[in-house]
Amino acid sequence: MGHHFPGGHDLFSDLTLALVPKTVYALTGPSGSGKSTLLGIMAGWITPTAGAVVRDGIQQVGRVFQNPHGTPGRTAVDHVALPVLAAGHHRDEAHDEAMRLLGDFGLTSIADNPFRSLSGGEAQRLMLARAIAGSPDLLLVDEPTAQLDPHAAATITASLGALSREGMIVVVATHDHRAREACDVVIDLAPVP
Ligand SMILES: Nc1ncnc2c1ncn2[C@@H]1O[C@H](COP(=O)(O)OP(=O)(O)OP(=O)(O)O)[C@@H](O)[C@H]1O
Repeated sequence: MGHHFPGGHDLFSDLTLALVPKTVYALTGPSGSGKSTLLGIMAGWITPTAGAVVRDGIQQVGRVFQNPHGTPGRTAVDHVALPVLAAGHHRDEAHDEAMRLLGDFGLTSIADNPFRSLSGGEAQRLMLARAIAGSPDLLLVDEPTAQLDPHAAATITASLGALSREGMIVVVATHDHRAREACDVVIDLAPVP
């Protein structure tokens, strides 16, 4: 599989990957090497210019972007409850599940606060909790530890590991060497010198 944007050079070519459940993949490479593009290809939003992607047993893809996006006036817990409601659960169940996920990410105390009042790191963790609330088979995460202090970053990395052990495929684009070391497999897009 390979990809280039119109008029651009090959971001990658002859890339062959088989992603399997219960594994956390780190996607590394310098800025501009194509990490976000490859996440987009894995999500099915970008069609590679060469080769193909075969998705086997993937019903739901979760994607967490570098910059958190939420609804300013809506509470943190509502952001996480929404995908649970959308999956057909009752309102009370959705709320309980959302509170459980917020707890996993150390966000219980800000559950009822509006999105606009959250710190960058809180908002980033909220985006992870929201993505997981949709029960994805494949979770694609862009720079999850970029805005976090070392303790919070270690918590996120451990959470991603726990999710993968439950059966999820997790792919994390990261520059953080500690996050990279905690992953099972490294996919490096750095050009060979
Ligand atoms: N839609 C697009 N059209 C044209 N070029 C694009 C498009 N999206 C990305 N690019 C270019 O493709 C290259 C790879 O971008 P990408 O965002 O995938 O890199 P990255 O490794 O994620 O970078 P960073 O670490 O800075 O986030 C860049 O040179 C970028 O400018």
